[in-house]
Amino acid sequence: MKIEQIQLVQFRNHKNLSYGPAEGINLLYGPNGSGKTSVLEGIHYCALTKGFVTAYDSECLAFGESFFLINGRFISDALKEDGVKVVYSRDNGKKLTVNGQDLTSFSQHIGSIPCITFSPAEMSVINGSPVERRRFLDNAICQADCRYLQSMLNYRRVLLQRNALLLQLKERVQSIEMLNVLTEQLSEYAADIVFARLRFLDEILPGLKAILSSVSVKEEPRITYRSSLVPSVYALTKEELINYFREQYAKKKQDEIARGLTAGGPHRDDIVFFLNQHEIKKYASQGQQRSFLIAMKMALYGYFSDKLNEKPVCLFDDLFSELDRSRVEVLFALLASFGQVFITATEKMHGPAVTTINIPEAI
Ligand SMILES: Nc1ncnc2c1ncn2[C@@H]1O[C@H](COP(=O)(O)OP(=O)(O)OP(=O)(O)O)[C@@H](O)[C@H]1O
Repeated sequence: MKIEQIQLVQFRNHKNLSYGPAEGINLLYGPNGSGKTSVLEGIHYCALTKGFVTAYDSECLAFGESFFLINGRFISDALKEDGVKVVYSRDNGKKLTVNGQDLTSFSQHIGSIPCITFSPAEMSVINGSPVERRRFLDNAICQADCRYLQSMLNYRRVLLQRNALLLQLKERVQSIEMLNVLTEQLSEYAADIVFARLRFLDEILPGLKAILSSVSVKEEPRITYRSSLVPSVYALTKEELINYFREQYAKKKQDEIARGLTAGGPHRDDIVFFLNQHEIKKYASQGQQRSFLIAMKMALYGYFSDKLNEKPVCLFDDLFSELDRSRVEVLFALLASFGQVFITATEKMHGPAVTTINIPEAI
């Protein structure tokens, strides 16, 4: 995937920026607040219809303006051209147009422009709450597998229905039969999600090991999956997983009704990262944690390339801060073999296959 051109109009601090990125590594440099991250954010909107730094569309609307517009021209590895336009206004919400066609369901577009991000705020994947780690898993798998996105949407819908029903049962205003139907559906979607997450972790591990060893991390990485309901999810078939969920929900039925809430499931699960036998969140240094997350993000590159037959776009915000010089050099060398990579930095830096662009001058 290659971005030929990106235009940002009234998007954060950019009034009207047009930029034609180079192949390989694009190093966007400039002082703090010049708008480097905003360029990455704009590209991310074209790929995933939302930001990766800002939580709400309205936060990206330039102060005092009524709408923002992002225009992107992308060429896939199969030489298919995609024109993506995102327009947002407070009054009319967000509109996504791909190749001149308005898309009513944004989920249709997910995966068309595979994209990997890194930002210092994403360190919460390592040291934050389980919700951050689930978001990491789900964002990655959704881009590579549209069936996973559908399972997630189905699971969320049934979970909401089931929680509402459990509350009604608690207040004795509903019969139990409907609960059995929803439990059956929830067990199937839950098994789909957990199964896909386990496969994903399995598939990125070799890439993660290779990248960590090239940045001189000698310890062996490991990622374990902690299910909130099933004691051990490993080595189970999908059918066995469904059965486990059925059994667990049956066991906890009375408790669920008393609390008016589903007992657990993939929406409560977590993953744990280790170097050798030591949990990273508890024992690794800041630099080691950062290297681990960067390596995981870089391992996604191989994962997406294999699954989608398409080189993902990498949006790496402030990638090199806190890393020593030798790690920076190794990362530059590794990234030189990637497709299009965008890195922000406050200083101009040089490396193989690097094109530098000064963001204040580009405005
Ligand atoms: N909605 C908005 N309207 C106008 N300006 C905004 C908006 N949101 C953020 N900004 C400003 O845009 C500027 C650029 O932010 P951005 O995060 O892109 O900078 P940066 O170059 O990545 O900075 P740093 O090197 O500090 O990470 C900041 O000064 C920020 O305050």
